[in-house]
Amino acid sequence: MEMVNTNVLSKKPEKILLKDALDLFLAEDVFSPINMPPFNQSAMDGFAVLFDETHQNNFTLVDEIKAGDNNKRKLNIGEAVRIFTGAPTPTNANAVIMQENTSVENGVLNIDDTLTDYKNIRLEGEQIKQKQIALQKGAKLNPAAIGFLATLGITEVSVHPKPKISIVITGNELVTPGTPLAFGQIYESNAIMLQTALAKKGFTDITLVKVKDDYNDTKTVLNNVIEQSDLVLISGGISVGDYDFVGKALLELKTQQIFYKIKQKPGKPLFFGKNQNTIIFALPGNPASALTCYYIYIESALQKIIGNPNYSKPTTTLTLSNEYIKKGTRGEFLKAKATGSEVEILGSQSSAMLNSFAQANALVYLEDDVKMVKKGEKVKTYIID
Ligand SMILES: Nc1nc2c(c(=O)[nH]1)N[C@H]1C(S)=C(S)[C@@H](COP(=O)(O)OP(=O)(O)OC[C@H]3O[C@@H](n4cnc5c(N)ncnc54)[C@H](O)[C@@H]3O)O[C@H]1N2
Ligand code: MOO
Repeated sequence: MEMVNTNVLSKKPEKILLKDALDLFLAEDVFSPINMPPFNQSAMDGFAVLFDETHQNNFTLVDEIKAGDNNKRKLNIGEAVRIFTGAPTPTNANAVIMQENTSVENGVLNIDDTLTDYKNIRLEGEQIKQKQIALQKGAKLNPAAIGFLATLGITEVSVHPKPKISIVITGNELVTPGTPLAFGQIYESNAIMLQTALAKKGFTDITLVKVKDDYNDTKTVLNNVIEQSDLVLISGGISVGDYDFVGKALLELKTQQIFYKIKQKPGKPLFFGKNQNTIIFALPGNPASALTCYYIYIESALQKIIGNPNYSKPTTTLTLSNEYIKKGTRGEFLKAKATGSEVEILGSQSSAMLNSFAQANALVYLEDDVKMVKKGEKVKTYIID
C-alpha cells in the first residue's frame, strides 16, 4: 500500500464548477470575495430599534423593511421599523426585538424584553470578512463546504480533478449477463462490479473495453487506453498461464513495473505500474480477488489522484466472534461482517466466489505468519462501504 501512495501523484489542478466538486480537495486556499453577511441582517421577524440608556421603550414606528429590500435608512434614537428575518436592519439599528415580545398601539411600539447591544442582529462580516481565508488548500469539499463557498458567491474552485478511468476486461470465456451461456462460458461480472464500486465513490468517467485472450489485441487495446486514461484497471490475464497476455503486453508497451505479485490472499498476481503519467493496476480475474484489490489498493490510489492530503483506508480493531484456521503463508484479507465491536469471518473465502463477499461489510486482515485466530481475539479490520 505504501508503494501505491508514494508512486501515485495528484492530478494537475484545474478550475471546475463548484457544483461538480463534491468530495474533491482544494488545490489552493480560497479567500472570501465579500463580507458575510454583506450587511447587518435581522435574525428575527419583529422590530429593529435604535435605543440608548434614555430611550428603552415606546419606540415610534417609521418604516417597514422586508428581506431583499434595498433600504439603507438610518434611525433616530427612539425610532423603530417593522422588520423580517434576513432583511437589512437600518444601518445604525442596535437591536431587533422578536414580534412575540412586542405590542403596537397607535404607531408606537411597546416591548416586553430586555435590550442588549445588537440583540438578534447578524453583523456584517461576522461569519467571514472580505479577503479572509474561507477554506484552506487541502480542504475536502463536502456539501457544507460547497454551500459555504456558494454563500460567498463562489462558482468555481481549483481542485485536483477526478481521473479518466478505463476498465479492460480480458477473457475468452466471458459473456455478458442477459445472453445464454454455452458450455465453457461464464458470465462477465467484474466490469459491473468495478464500475459500481467506482461510482459509489463518485468516479464515473469510465471507459469499458473488452478484449479476447489474444496478445496483439491485448497490446493494441492497452496502448489505446494508456494514452487516453489517467488510471487503467485491467481484469484477468495477469497470472502465469499461456493465455495470460496482460503482463507481457504491458512490459512490451514500456510500462514501468512497480510491483507484480504480492504475498497476499486473495490477489496474489496483482500488478501495479506506470506508463508515462498513467497509473495501471492489473487485477486478478477471480472476482473476489479483483474486488479485494480494488478496496485495498485502488481506493487509496484514487484518493491520492484527487489530492486527498491524509487518506488511509479506514481500519479498526474488532473482537472476533468465531475461530478461523489459516492454511497458507500469505497475508489474508477475509470477507467478514462487522457488528458493533465484533466481527465474524464469513464462510466461502474462495477468490472465485462472491457469495460471502455480497454479505460482507469488512475485510479482516491476518498477517502472513498467523496460523489461526480464536474467538475473542482482536483482529485488524478494514471497513468497506
Ligand atoms: N500456475 C498457477 N496458476 C495460477 C496462479 C499461480 O500462481 N500459478 N495463481 C492463481 C491465482 S491466485 C489467481 S488470482 C488467478 C489469477 O489469474 P488471472 O488474473 O490471469 O485471471 P484469469 O485467469 O483471466 O481469471 C481467473 C478466474 O476468474 C474468472 N474471471 C476472469 N475475469 C472475469 C470476469 N470479468 N468476470 C467473472 N469472472 C472472471 C476466470 O474465468 C477464471 O476462472 O490465477 C491462478 N492461477
Ligand atoms: O490470489 Mo488469487 O487472488 O488467491 O485467487
